[in-house]
Amino acid sequence: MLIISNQHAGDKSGDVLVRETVIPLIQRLRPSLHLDYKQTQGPGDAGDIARAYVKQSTQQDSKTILISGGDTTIHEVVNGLVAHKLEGAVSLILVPSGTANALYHSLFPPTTRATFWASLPKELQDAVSGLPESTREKLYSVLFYLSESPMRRLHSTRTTVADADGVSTRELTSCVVVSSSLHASILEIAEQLRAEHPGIERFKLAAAKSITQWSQSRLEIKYPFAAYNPATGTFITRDSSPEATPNQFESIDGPFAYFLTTTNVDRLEMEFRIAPLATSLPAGVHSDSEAWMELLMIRPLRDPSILKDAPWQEDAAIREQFAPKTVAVLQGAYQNGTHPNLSYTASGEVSNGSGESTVVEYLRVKEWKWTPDPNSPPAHLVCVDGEVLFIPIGGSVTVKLNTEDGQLKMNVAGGIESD
Ligand SMILES: Nc1ncnc2c1ncn2[C@@H]1O[C@H](COP(=O)(O)OP(=O)(O)OP(=O)(O)O)[C@@H](O)[C@H]1O
Repeated sequence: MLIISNQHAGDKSGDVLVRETVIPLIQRLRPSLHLDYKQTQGPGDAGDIARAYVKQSTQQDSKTILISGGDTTIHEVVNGLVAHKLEGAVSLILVPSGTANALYHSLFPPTTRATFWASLPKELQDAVSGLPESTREKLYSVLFYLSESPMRRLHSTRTTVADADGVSTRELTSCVVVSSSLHASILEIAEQLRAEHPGIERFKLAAAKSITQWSQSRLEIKYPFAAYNPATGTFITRDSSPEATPNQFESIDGPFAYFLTTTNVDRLEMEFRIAPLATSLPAGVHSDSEAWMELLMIRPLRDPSILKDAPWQEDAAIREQFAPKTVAVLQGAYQNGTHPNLSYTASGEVSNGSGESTVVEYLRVKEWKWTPDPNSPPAHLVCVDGEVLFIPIGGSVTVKLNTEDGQLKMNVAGGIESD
């Protein structure tokens, strides 16, 4: 087993946890297993370490990589392997040493932890029962692996950034989130706050700085996709365009106050459950053909109190007036994901009732394209699993769910259904 430890992730306590707790635990319970422990030396190193390990493994070797870090460290490992077509039959074990740890907390959400603990063999419970609760809750993926529970297939997406001539400038695989607009701005600003604020509070500080930014962009979503209807509590599939001439894509106009898609996760932090339907109304995550990206967007011009031709670019007061409605959605995510049901009253108040139009549009999609307006700087930011990219002026970004032959063929130790 390869152990990759990012000593720089989160509050920087992960490496001690790995050396003093994780390695002794695995050695005690699997004495014959060879452990190859490596610390990352800088950004991107996790991918190089993983690549060297898989390259020197034989086809018969079981390739297991324990990652101690956050989502960017996982992202680096996945992309380091994909870039050299080495990702086949690799299993990942996660130790959540990062700040947000979206994938880990989605695999082991707080509501399922008691059930998971109860399902563990007594030998494993005894092995960690002397540890503090705060340490034990970082060991669930390790315990999942040691209990030989069936691993979960990791779904993935392919992000391609293209310039004004349509030429690809960057390609990345992602397993957690691809976003633009507010979420990408938050990630960009939060990175600048890392030294001063090592914990998740830096995401809230960053949100306060960018909440009034809107992104002007054209979004195209490939058919078929599905849209959530809170009145019926179901997703309604749209197979083709309503126009007489069938289009492959539905075109959706901005501006956008929020735009994000997720894969494999229902939350981006332990308590920030932004895509709750991924687990409360699952599409069948265990079947490759049923994999979808969850797409959430807020388009402020759906608010009946904002005129369709409002001069929002010049008039900051319009965006400031709308900001509390975006905040209401983010608060809903912190309340176990109540926001998909928020809607506008006729006068534009946000309510929990069944108003005409929802504040968030919640879709399930397989492919989308985002073409920023050249005059909208925030629309040019794209966050791919925490890495922030810039779309060249006149360019676009396309994100496709990998299916069939394009599948990652990587597994992860975890996956308990949420409520
Ligand atoms: N030795 C190192 N020195 C400095 N930076 C490093 C080192 N090793 C890895 N990194 C970088 O640390 C950054 C943070 O890692 P990671 O994203 O895993 O943690 P995080 O940001 O705290 O958590 P999360 O992504 O879950 O919010 C990554 O950009 C990674 O490239």
